Amino acid sequence: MRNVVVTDPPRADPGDAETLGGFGTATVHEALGRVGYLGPTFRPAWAGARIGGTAVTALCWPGDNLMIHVAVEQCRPGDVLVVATNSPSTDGLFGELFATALAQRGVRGVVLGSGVRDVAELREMGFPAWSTAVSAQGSVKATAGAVNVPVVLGGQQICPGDVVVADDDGVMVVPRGDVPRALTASQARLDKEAASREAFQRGELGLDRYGLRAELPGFGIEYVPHAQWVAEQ
Ligand SMILES: O=C([O-])CC(=O)C(=O)O
Ligand SMILES: [Mg+2]
Repeated sequence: MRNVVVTDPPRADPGDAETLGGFGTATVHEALGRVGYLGPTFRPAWAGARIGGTAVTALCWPGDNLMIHVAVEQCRPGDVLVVATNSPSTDGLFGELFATALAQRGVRGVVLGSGVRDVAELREMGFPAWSTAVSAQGSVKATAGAVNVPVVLGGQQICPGDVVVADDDGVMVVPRGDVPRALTASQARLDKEAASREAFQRGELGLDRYGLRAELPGFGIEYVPHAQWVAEQ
């Protein structure tokens, strides 16, 4: 691994990132073709946060948050700090002091493939954080790593400047080049869902709305009256 700090990478537009954040992870993930989701192990430290921002990445050694300190300086308004470790770790690399420093720089949140701590304080200050663990386990600042290199979290590659969308459903990444398509496809999906919501409120069934009823025979699904079902047992 090269110990490098890449400065000022090109970023997606922070306004576009905010718009995607507003759409939410499920919508954007579906709209792009069910890609980019980091999986269900990435959970929010507190419920209710919803963000979209541009990635600044930090690659740390397990139990060592030196490179988070280095990464903070590279963050600017509209960013989301994304922290990976180069082998699995649940240690609480990040807490309210880091959050204070990032909030001061206009950073919208943090995503860690390891642990956070100070959860009560993070909730109280309203700083959004997603991680694969909550752990009081402390860290050292002893080993060099990298900032703003591509990292992999939850099987997804996240490059600096990509858009990270996160909410109560988890975290997803939108590659920078896919942002225009994500915006258009997500809005189209929301419009479609709004029409479906209205139909379901009127009592229409998904079976009819989505043309599924006509397909049921093809699945070999039979409708059997209860009395017949009982008699056949
Ligand atoms: O300082 C640390 O190692 C992590 C932490 O608890 C904080 O940021 O408040
Ligand atoms: Mg702390």
